[in-house]
Order: sequence, then structure tokens, then C-alpha cells
Amino acid sequence: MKLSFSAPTTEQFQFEITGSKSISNRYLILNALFPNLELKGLSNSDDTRVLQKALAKPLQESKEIDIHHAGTAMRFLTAYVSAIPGAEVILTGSERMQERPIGILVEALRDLGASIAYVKNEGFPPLKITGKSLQKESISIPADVSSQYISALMLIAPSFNNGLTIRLESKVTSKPYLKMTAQALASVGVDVHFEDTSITVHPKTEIQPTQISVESDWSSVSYFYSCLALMQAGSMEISTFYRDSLQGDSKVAEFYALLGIKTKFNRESIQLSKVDDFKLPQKIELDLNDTPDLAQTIAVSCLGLGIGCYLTGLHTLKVKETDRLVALKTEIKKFGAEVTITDESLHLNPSSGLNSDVRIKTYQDHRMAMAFAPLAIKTDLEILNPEVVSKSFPDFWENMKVLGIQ
Ligand SMILES: O=C(O)C1=C[C@@H](OP(=O)(O)O)[C@@H](O)[C@H](O)C1
Ligand SMILES: C=C(OP(=O)(O)O)C(=O)O
Repeated sequence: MKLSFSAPTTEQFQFEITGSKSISNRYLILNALFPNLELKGLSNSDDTRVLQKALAKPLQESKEIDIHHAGTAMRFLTAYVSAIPGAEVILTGSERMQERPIGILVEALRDLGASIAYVKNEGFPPLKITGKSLQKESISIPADVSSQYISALMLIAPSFNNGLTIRLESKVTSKPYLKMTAQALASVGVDVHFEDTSITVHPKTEIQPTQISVESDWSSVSYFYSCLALMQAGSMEISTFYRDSLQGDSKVAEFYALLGIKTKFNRESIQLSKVDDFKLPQKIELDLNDTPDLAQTIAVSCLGLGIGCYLTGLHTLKVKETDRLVALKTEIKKFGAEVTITDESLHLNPSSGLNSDVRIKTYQDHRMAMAFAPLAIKTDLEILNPEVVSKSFPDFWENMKVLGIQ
């Protein structure tokens, strides 16, 4: 898809983004445990739809479930199916999903008594899971590879007779996602104690009828911040967002303040505008250990603005939809900028001018497409396989059109 920018007729934009995929997928598992939960504003992303579909019929009737590219669906279902007596399911996913590690979660579940076998490669999906009642009361788990393994255990823990204490070994990655899981559990009345290195979830068999409205997706909104940072002028009102968000990626508001974007919180929306006479820094430095999904957006914004960045805490990026560090380096270089990476960091030097008519490969990664699209405001470019955005944000291209990116 070739992209170019023509200044839109208005400078004031309004957008409505659907529910956070991370929050949606947590509540879908909770809804499977507690049927009298009513969910509103679920995400329309592929990742939420595959999980909804998997949970639409009793898992005892499913033989094989394919969750495509959805990391949360893969990890959450592995735990959920393991704890359902009578279920016998092969859980599989896309080619890339079969390269994304799951051994740490499988080991933890086996320690709790689960029966899980690897169908192809040790440590990776597909998995053959025979559901059982799991009853051990505590478990230790490495926390530095993916927080999703821990969220998966937390979500099924209320169904254990005595609940579950999860001890976190090593430095915790993506911690706000664990807080999100804890808050989702608490919101339906499950008692959760979250300490620095351990999480205890108490048992719960039934909840009061509860209605939940899912907040919109802060990771999706990061691309609007990036567009506004690259535009000459403009303001945006985007709903539905709250000041007290469950999502760690709401940090994007603080990060883009460094690039001259002001965020005002209304009752149910955010108002983004450009700070008058803002002087851009030469370089920004950020630790993204808590917010890995923002790395691509921020790196590309800095590229578009011609400033440098030093992003750290990125050690999990290599096991996401693609090796995001390598993908970023390869694609950024096409614009003529200097960029270096290590196993956990990315260093972009300030640059003057961008090569035009670059073709961006997206590597089956929605965030590669969405992170690079705003650059069209600065130079014509092409995004290959633009349809990948549907993993988290199917309406992405329609929204970009409104902003003048065609
Ligand atoms: O729990 C979640 O909803 C997520 C946790 C993060 O993954 P890791 O914990 O693997 O970093 C994040 O990157 C992903 O997009 C969603
Ligand atoms: C890493 C992501 O998702 P997941 O791990 O759930 O596939 C993402 O959405 O950027």
C-alpha cells in the first residue's frame, strides 16, 4: 500500500477507538469462569475474536484450537484448558506463534499437576493439553521473558480450592500487565495481594452479577500521538479513555510530552494538542521494560522528527510477532538513518532528511505497519501487507485516512 499525505481540511479530529485487546482478553477468560459477568466495548481485534471464538463452546467439545498470532490467547488458553477436567485439546497457532516460547508456562502448569505435551518442538506450541483439576497452592516462575505466563496463572487461580501464590523469580518484565490482571480480578470481586516478588490470588467460585465496560486501547492510540508529533498543527479528541487507566501503555502521554504533545484528560476522552513553540530535544532516553509495545512507535516518531533516541528494556522484543529489534533496525536504515541495536536496546542517531519511496516490510507484525505509517506525513512510502493491522486495530487505516494519510 503506497502512502502519501495531503493536509486535511480540518485541524481538529475526533476518534473513537474500540476496547483494549489486553483488557478484553482478560475479561473473556474471567467471563468463562464467571458467567454472570456482562462485558461491553470489547476489542474488535483479531486477537480478541480468536479467543471469543475458542470460548464460544464448551472446551470439552473442542479438538483443536488455532489462535493464529494472538500471544495472550495462546498463553491464557493454555492455562485455562489445563484446568478443565474432561478437556482434550490441541492448541496451536500461526507459524510465528510456533516460534514463540511457552516452556516457562508449561513447566509451571506441569508443576501444578497439568498434563501438557509438546506436539512438535519442545518449549513451543502446538500443545496437547489434557485438562485436570489443579490444586497446588504455590508456584515459582521466571518473570523476565513474558508477563503473559503469569497473567495466565493468575486468571485461573480463583478456581483453585485454596487459590494460588505465584512467586516471581528474576526481574519482572511488562509489570503493568500483571497489575492489569490483578485489577481485572479485583473488579469482579476476587481477592488479590500483589507484592514486589509474589502475587496471591484467593479462591472464588461465584461472583455477583457485574457489568464491565472495557476502556479503549492505549497501545492503539500511540499511533495518533506519533502522527500529531509529526504534523505541523492539529488537535485530537479520542475516546474512551480515563485518567486512571488499567493499561501501562497510558504512559504514552508522558513519553510524548517529551516530543511536544500535551494530553488533557476529559471525563471519558483525551484531548491531544501540540505545545506552542516547543523546542525538540536532540535525543530522548527511555526505559521501556514496562511498556514494550510502545518501542516501535517511539523509535519511528524520533526518526520522523530527525532526533535521536536511546531505548532500553527491550529484551522481550525478539520473541514478539517478529524479532522487533532486528525488524526496526532493517527498516529504519532504509530511510538513511543510523541505528544500532543490542539484545535489549535500540540507539537511533539524529538525522537530517529521510529517503523517500521506501518499501517497509512488516514481518506479519501489526505494530511494524502502524508504527511506520505516520512517517507518510514526512515522506512518501510503501507499507507491505498492510492488512496485518487487524491483529490489534482493524480500523487503523480508516483512521489514518481521516488524518490525511492516504
Ligand atoms: O498481557 C498482555 O496483554 C500483554 C503483555 C505484553 O507481553 P509480554 O508480557 O510478553 O511482554 C504485551 O507486549 C502484549 O502486547 C500484551
Ligand atoms: C506483543 C503483542 O501481542 P501478543 O504478545 O499478545 O501476541 C502486541 O500486541 O504487540
